[in-house]
Amino acid sequence: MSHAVLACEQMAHADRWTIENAQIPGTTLMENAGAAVARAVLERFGHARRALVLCGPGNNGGDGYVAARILQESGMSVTAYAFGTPRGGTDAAIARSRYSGAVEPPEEFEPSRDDVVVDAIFGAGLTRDLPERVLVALHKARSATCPVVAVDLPSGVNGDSGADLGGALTADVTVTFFRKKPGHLLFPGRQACGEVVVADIGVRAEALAAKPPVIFENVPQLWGPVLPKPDATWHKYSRGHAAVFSGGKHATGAARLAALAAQRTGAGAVTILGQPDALDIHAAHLTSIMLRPCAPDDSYDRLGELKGCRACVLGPGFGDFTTARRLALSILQEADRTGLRLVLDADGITAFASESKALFDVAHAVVGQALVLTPHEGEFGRLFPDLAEDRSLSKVDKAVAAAARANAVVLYKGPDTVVAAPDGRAAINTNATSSLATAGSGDVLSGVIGGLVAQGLPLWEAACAAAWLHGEAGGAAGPLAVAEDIVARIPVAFGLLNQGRDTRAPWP
Ligand SMILES: NC(=O)C1=CN([C@@H]2O[C@H](COP(=O)(O)OP(=O)(O)OC[C@H]3O[C@@H](n4cnc5c(N)ncnc54)[C@H](OP(=O)(O)O)[C@@H]3O)[C@@H](O)[C@H]2O)[C@@H](O)CC1
Ligand SMILES: [K+]
Repeated sequence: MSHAVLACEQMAHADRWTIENAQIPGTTLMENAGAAVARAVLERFGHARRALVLCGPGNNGGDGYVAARILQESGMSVTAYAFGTPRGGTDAAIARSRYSGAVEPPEEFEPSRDDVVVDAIFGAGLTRDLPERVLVALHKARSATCPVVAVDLPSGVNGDSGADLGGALTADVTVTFFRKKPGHLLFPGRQACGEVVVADIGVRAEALAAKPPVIFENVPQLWGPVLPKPDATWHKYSRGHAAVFSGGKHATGAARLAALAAQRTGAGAVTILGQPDALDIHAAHLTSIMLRPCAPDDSYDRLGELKGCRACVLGPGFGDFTTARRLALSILQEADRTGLRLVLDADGITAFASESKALFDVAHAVVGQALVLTPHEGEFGRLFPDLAEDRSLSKVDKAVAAAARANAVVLYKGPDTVVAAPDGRAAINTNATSSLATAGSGDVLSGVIGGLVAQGLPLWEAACAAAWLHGEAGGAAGPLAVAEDIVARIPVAFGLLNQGRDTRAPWP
């Protein structure tokens, strides 16, 4: 699966497996890697005055020496700069020996804006902060404002976490091999990488068979096959019924956005539950969404009266933490009997800030899973303070640990939203734009999840699909979008799925 994302250790395993089992020498893989880098340079920056290739002591540097040789053979003026010497007998040493052009010490590196810099100092093997002479060279390249092509990763970016250990260049293009790594998709790494080109260097996909990848880029292939297929025999309740709990009369907008988003996502019926004075406000705004009055202490009973209801959204604008806790716990305690699934967002999450164990305990008591949590960074820290503070964990690690702890699908929001399942699967979303950074955007997202869960999607797939649809809808709504515009563009996002009909589920 080309959308699988490999940890650096898995990538190293795939390299080794290919070398040992497919009898492809490491030098061949490195030749292919260096050739892919040279191709990227020539295609984009072949007009540059010089190619200045910064080569580290490991295999990343080896790729650099191969690229330097091929660029020179193609007629470019090339200088390599050696940041350390490859150990004798290594593939990198062989690559170094095959390059016959100039190799200078780092101090000689003086780029100008007409040059192209190839950053091949460190890749997957980066283990510690960058040495001073590397920082100096990267600073010179940044000051020269010349184009940069990074080999595997910009040096200084951690391939597993995307963390910048300090000083990494922002590349125009990053050429990586076989599959992307988390560091290409998680911020700040994603920003440092620029365009990411994934080159086939001969590493065999069978290398992954023994231990299939569990991290993915969030693409429609992951969940398209489980989207509902339109059926002429549908009626509104068989399409799925979603419920949204409203906040008080001065905080109704969030629930309305979630409800409208659930409806636009395809739920056949959507009901807002709330106190009568809040419903009066909703009634003035809504037409096709049903309204059901309830008091705080009978809200769970009223929910149970909704025909065919499979999903409810609790939290957007809700305000009342005590009722939120009682409702969430009741829904989960009865989930096996009712089949009801809970999307807990915003105030619904904050309500459990100092009582998360009660939530996690009832979620674990459910046979299967009934809970989706949608925290942004601050909310994540309220439910999982130890994970939030652990600097040794990547965003993917944190989301996966949180999902296991809570027995919930955790959609950890941000520009690089991660959707994790308790079984260890994680998808990194990559289509979010700044349009989504607007009030009410999160309410829309929780409604989209609720709408998909109401239609019977498994929770992880529903949350992944929702993150993608939300991203596309936001992009379609443009840079000055408000939350209502994002709701209105959800059908546009579904339309994009139809364009890839071969691999994605059909949609009307
Ligand atoms: N067959 C394959 O595997 C293929 C791999 N490929 C390529 O290999 C790359 C991974 O290669 P790699 O494992 O050699 O790691 P790499 O990033 O070159 O760094 C290791 C060297 O740097 C050193 N070092 C690290 N951090 C440092 C620091 N902060 N400051 C100073 N030194 C530091 C470290 O020293 P040590 O820690 O051992 O003392 C070691 O000498 C991968 O990104 C891809 O480009 C492709 O060719 C395809 C085939
Ligand atoms: K690099």
